[in-house]
Amino acid sequence: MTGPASLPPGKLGLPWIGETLSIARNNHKFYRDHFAKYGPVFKTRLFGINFVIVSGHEAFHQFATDPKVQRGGTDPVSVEQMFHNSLALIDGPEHHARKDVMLEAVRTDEAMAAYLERMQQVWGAHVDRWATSGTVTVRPDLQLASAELTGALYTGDRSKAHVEELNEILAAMRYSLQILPLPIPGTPYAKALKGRKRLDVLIEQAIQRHVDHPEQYDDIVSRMVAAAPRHGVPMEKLLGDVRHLIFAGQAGFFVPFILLTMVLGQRPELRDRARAEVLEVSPEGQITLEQLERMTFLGQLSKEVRRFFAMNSATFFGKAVEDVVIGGYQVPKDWGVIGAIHINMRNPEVFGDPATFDPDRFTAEREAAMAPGSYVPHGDGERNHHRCPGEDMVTIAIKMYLTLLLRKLTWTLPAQDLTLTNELFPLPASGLRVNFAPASVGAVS
Ligand code: HEM
Repeated sequence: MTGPASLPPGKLGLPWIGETLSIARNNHKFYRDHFAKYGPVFKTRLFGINFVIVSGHEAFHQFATDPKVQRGGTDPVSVEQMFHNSLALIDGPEHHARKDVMLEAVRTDEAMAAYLERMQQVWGAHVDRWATSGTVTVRPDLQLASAELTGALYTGDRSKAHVEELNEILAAMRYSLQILPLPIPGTPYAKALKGRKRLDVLIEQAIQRHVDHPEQYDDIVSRMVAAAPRHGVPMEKLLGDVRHLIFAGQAGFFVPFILLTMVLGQRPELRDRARAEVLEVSPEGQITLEQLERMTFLGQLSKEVRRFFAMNSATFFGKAVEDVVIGGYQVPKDWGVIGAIHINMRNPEVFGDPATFDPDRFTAEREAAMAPGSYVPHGDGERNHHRCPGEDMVTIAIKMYLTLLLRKLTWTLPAQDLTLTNELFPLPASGLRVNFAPASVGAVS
């Protein structure tokens, strides 16, 4: 006979502070080290709250789908302040209605088709410039390009000054999630908070422009403004959700773009396969959704980059609203619960040979055989629950970027420091310097 489940291994540490300093010092290392020491499910104490951190496909899937785990009340102050009034921090009917509004704007084929031309224009202009630039440090360019897309798809302001302001605010907000939230004037945290408030003003103005002149816009905000009344969502609730989309929609593009440019620079055989697909399906002209759909190898690359690299170490934080057993361990009522994304996808029991970058893990047959809770870069569960709404848009964006790049360019990586940084979304320390050259038609490396 088995007794009641016990608490998972791990240590709570000192009262209140627990292991807060350790996770603040290096978020990704914290998860990796704890996984190595305690296994896929462990306990800790962060910011005064006891947490159970779960990975392993069954446990992760349960975390994302069990109604005994709800959002709200366990997030760190920095997350509450940067994601103030975002649907990521709430649950229940209001969350689902607001999520339905969002999904109409970022997940239907009709919406995606409407955005493709602008995506191609923005990223294509940077790629065209690289063709004659010799060595380029791609990070600042791709960061700026993704901020430009924010102007094109959300605020409707594509001026240089607006795009540069957005770029700066979003960088400060990302950094604020890595540091202790001390709003002392002059500190990076205070700058980020000020930036978030300024971003709210810019978004309020943009929403008002969309409400006043709906005929002038065909973008994410116009779709949300149109959908909100149908789902019973008051207009003022859109602000936090548009902010979240803008925040995620910048790094959500430039981070996988940089990492794939690096990997394909290191692995010419993968680049040749990708280029062959691009030249067969979409050698020139406006890229269509139908073409992107047919690019299966690019799709595999887009999935493996999100598994292999640490983009998100964890989900937003949940809370057990009743006692619950997850992964065979007790989670007491009122403890926090976190889904540990990256270690889940680096667990050899979930993905064999996890430290090898292998896009063929994602052939249709192999992907269909994956158990729920295995591939979770965007979280798990129902689309109108907390699973990331940007999942398909990221696939489309990566395929679009690679198509633009592979149609025209080949590249090598000069000697540089490619160590991944300690950032929220780790990237090569050098910013990724790339020697670009025009690809001759039909050529492979
Ligand atoms: C590589 C790109 C991206 C990754 C890896 C990613 C990953 C994630 C993860 C792990 C979550 C949290 C899930 C949870 O708490 O259970 C999330 C939530 C979210 N993401 Fe993404 N994301 C990406 C890009 C995007 C993009 C491009 C957008 C916007 C178009 C977006 C919008 C959001 C929103 C609004 C949420 C909150 C959803 C909710 O709580 O209901 N993400 N994302």
